[in-house]
Amino acid sequence: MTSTQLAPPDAGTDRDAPAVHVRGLRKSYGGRAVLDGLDLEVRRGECFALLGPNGAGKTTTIEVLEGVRRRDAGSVLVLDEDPATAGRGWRGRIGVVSQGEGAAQALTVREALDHFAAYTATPRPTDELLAAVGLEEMASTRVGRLSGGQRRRLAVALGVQGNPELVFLDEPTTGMDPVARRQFWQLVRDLRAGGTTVLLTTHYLDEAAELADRVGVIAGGRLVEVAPPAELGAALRREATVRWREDGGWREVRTAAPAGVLRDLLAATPHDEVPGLTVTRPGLEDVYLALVGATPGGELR
Ligand SMILES: Nc1ncnc2c1ncn2[C@@H]1O[C@H](COP(=O)(O)OP(=O)(O)OP(=O)(O)O)[C@@H](O)[C@H]1O
Repeated sequence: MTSTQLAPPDAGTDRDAPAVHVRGLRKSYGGRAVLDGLDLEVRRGECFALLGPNGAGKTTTIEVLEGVRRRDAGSVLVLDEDPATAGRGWRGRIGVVSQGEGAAQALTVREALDHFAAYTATPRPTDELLAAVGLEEMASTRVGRLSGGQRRRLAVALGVQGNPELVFLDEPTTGMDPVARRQFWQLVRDLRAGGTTVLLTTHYLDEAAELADRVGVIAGGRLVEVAPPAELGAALRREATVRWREDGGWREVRTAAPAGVLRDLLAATPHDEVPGLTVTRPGLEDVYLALVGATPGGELR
């Protein structure tokens, strides 16, 4: 995939208003609340990543924002319109890459792109799209014969075909190999550099850290924290763990001031040698697990 600069999206109606504005979003399935008063704001031009465990409600949220799922309560504005009532003009301003399998299995990749271009007001040229998602060599292959990761790439190409102002990417890199993931990341960076707002869901914390300006974590039906990836869980991150061996076992101290602990430790140790000494701070994964209430072993607290 090349890092083709993508055409800037059309100017929106109000450039200062957030691209997505959600207050008090509620959604239940069969009496069970999945979204329980979710607030969310995505700024124009940013890449926002929604994180959360399986079943947290990420897809439900995205589908409500896309206007394909009804909400029970709450206010939702996407590009200044309510997706529940917005018309075709609005639909043309958003791009959707969902988790589902695409149609058009019997068409070749190029035919599929040409076919859907006919429904798009100002489609990006098919060759440009093929290059952007690294599918040039598969252009003549039938969609039904693509691998799972290649299908995801095609889905991404279709999602950005109409130069959307805002693109929704629901677990876009699931099933992609590491090379394809990195190509996809470049595509997202290009989109963002061209002014497109990106809202993506992912289970890959490295992906969120790599791409997102801000990350939001859904748990218990709400957004429990929103921050740039490096600042997520700031309070949790302040605490370091100092660990060393002593008397045949491991000792561990959690502290916001590891330098002081080290000074005391070294002062009490002959020859300045502390066996097995490490100082670690929680990474994004530790913070995420703490926020969603799970232990590193996987079980919920
Ligand atoms: N159409 C539906 N009918 C009934 N329950 C549903 C429906 N769609 C989703 N759910 C349930 O709602 C909850 C949230 O699902 P959702 O797909 O929004 O979560 P998610 O965060 O996207 O999960 P994942 O990470 O596994 O994709 C799950 O428990 C799911 O089983």
